Amino acid sequence: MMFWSESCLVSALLALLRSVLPALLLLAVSRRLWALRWSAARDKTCALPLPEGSMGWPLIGETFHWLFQGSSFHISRREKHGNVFKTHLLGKPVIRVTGAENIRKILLGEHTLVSTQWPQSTRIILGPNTLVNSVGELHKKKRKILARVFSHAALESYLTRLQDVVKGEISKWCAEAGPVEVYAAARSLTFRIAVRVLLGLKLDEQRIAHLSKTFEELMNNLFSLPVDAPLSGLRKGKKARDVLHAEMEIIIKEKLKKQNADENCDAFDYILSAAKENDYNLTMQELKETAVELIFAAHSTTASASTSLILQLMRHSEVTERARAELEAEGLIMDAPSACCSCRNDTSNTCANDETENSTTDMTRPRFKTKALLDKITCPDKQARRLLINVPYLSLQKLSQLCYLDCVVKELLRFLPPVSGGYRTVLQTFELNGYQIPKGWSVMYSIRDTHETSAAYMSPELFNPERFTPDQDESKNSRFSYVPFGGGVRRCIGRELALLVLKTLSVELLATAEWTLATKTYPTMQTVPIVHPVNGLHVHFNYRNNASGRNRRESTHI
Ligand code: HEM
Repeated sequence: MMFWSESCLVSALLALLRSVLPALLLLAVSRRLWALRWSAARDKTCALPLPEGSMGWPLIGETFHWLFQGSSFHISRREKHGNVFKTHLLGKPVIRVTGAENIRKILLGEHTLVSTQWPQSTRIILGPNTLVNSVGELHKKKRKILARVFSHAALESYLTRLQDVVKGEISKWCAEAGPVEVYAAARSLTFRIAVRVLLGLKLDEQRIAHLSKTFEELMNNLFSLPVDAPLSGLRKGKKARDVLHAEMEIIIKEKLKKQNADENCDAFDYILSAAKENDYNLTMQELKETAVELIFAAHSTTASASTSLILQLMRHSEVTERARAELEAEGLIMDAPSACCSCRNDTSNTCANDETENSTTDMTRPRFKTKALLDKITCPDKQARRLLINVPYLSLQKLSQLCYLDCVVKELLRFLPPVSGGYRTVLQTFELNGYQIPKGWSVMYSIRDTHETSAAYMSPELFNPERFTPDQDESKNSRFSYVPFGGGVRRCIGRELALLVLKTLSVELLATAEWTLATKTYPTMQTVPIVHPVNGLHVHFNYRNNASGRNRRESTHI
């Protein structure tokens, strides 16, 4: 009986092997043929070999490994094959490049060796008139016009509005009874900044919510299969884009009617006046596409960095304390009596949505518009009440004096760069690190890996703002070892605005708020499509109580 069942098992296994073996053999042969197909695709006019690496499985390449392994996909391959390796992702042969010297050649080779390459769905949804989709002379011209939006004068003119939006959002976080999901809150903050500061719009909550939802729909479908069918990602993205364009058209028409040559208040004003000066006739389509492009480029990147900022400040209390000490030394933290702690948390009394009309750089101006509003505060100590709400307004000059904060923000963008790299198409075969990079292939330059592996940094795995102090700036001798904003002619045009947002948020948070992690452990970080904590990061915020050193949550527990 036993013998019979054993022989049954063996024959069943043999039968299984007989049926599976041909399939396995076929897979192995097809994988080998696929590898040979790509070896044969090398540029025969160049004697150099292709980089090391695997092209994965026929058609799908290593796409699934890449999607499921996240950042460890690149790390494991880099460790195995070196700083320049080949792979096959999303239907295209790709060469991934790490290291300051290697990425330098790519970033400086724009328009000659390589050309920027966004996925087809992104190009279709954003439109042909955007900066990211333009090349050569047109790109140069458009950059010149858009640069005006981020000039020193423009940034100075945005600062008061920007600070008001930041204050308003922080007061909502502090008023929240439970924990705040920081990544979602940061996305809301940066969307409001884009609408209020870049587009100059003062919208009611309902309209902001509608626009923000439509915009999220566009973002969610920006990287989808290029199939324009009902219910497809591309179709949904295009629909959201059309709704946003219709809204923008109304706003732009209003602006064009009112435009006063001497008055620049928002990005539209700066674009229109720069275009006029450069004899560039901007069409309505170009203006609409540019407005959506700016929100797209600013929104997720800055939200990612803002979330990482809160995470790092929370993890490194010594950095928080040092940054606070600098704010105190610069007169940006005003000590407030503890008696006012409760009324600070009462958002009905704060000007959470106070959109200051008469922009002013008066550093001592109270936070409330009118005396009537001020009188509504329930705090019995009128003098203390005035001190509490008297948070100073910032200026670019004041911010430039905050040297330690500058190091914190720089290190933040080195340690957790929001964008992990950029894609290019190779225009002509060139040499890199002893390998050929063949014409027609894609190249991805890596920001995160370059920061993590650069010899320029001592212990790059540590978060250490001091590595950027002016006398020991570790990146100063190796320009391309610090590239959170890319480099060359495609370098981030909104860099200065992004830094301004991060510094304003830092000052407001450090001066007015305290925070505690609402979960037992810190979340891990996800890198695709942009760096963010997997659970969004749950945090309790409270207003700071400078005099007693205790926050409201602690005092209510006593
Ligand atoms: C922390 C925030 C930000 C980060 C980390 C960031 C990062 C980057 C990077 C790495 C690139 C180059 C991509 C490539 O090489 O393909 C880029 C390009 C760009 N960024 Fe940013 N960015 C940020 C904020 C902003 C803001 C606030 C704006 C505008 C309001 C903006 C507008 C743009 C535009 C328009 C481009 C395309 C430039 C071109 O093609 O010439 N970015 N950004």
